[in-house]
Amino acid sequence: MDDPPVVSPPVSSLVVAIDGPSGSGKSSTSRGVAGRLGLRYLDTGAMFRAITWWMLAQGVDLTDPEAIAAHADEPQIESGTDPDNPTIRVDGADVSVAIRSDEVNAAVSPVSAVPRVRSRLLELQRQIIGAGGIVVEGRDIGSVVAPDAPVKVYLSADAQARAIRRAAEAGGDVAATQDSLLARDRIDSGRATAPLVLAEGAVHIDTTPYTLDEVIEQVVTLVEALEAEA
Ligand SMILES: Nc1ncnc2c1ncn2[C@@H]1O[C@H](COP(=O)(O)OP(=O)(O)O)[C@@H](O)[C@H]1O
Ligand SMILES: Nc1ccn([C@H]2C[C@H](O)[C@@H](COP(=O)(O)OP(=O)(O)O)O2)c(=O)n1
Repeated sequence: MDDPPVVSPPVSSLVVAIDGPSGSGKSSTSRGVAGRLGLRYLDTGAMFRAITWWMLAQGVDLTDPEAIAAHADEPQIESGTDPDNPTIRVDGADVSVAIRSDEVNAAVSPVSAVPRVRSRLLELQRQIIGAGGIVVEGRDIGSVVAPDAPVKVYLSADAQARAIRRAAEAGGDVAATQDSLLARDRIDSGRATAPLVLAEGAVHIDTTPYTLDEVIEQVVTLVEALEAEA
């Protein structure tokens, strides 16, 4: 008798796009949603931080967009997509701690505004997204990277709440943290290429009054509603 055909479990092609400003809860919500739904997870902010870290280490003049563009293709950037253990490597080195420094915080938005940096990382991001099965977070996921994503979420929170969350996580003064994230917000929302916007079709969740678990639940409910429709 012939062996029964091997049936592979269905691989979800779902893409969940999560955008929002710094400290709105993108990373923690995205990891939680990916874990609950068995999806992969991509932190695109970590990719921009990684390229910025490399440019700082190489002594590239970050006041000169042409110098940034000229070096944008050089570092090799690898993102691990396990939501329980997301990783980020530059030229083989683990930079997951180094990319969260004050120096990178201060330099990442100007570097991210350079179109050549964005087009380089866009290509990598689309390769990783591939056939889907992933929660992707950043600033331009629903608008540029994955505009056809069936679930798009825009997270926000009051600036003070965001600063309190960030200072509690990383240590440091709440007022200085708020100044730093508002400075980044201005550049990320004001740049010409792929600014942070509420993407067409995105559901806006103001996370200020909700716990992290409540926000994860709201996003999982959106995904389940979509699957029930299908
Ligand atoms: N809804 C929430 N309520 C309270 N704290 C939250 C909430 N969402 C996230 N946090 C916490 O706020 C901090 C910043 O969240 P994070 O997910 O890193 O934001 P982002 O990726 O948007 O910068 C983390 O310490 C996280 O645990
Ligand atoms: N898709 C993305 C993701 C991040 N960026 C840029 C702009 C952000 O200020 C930096 C860092 O992003 P990251 O998500 O790590 O920032 P936070 O953790 O929210 O503070 O990268 C971007 O331009 N486009």
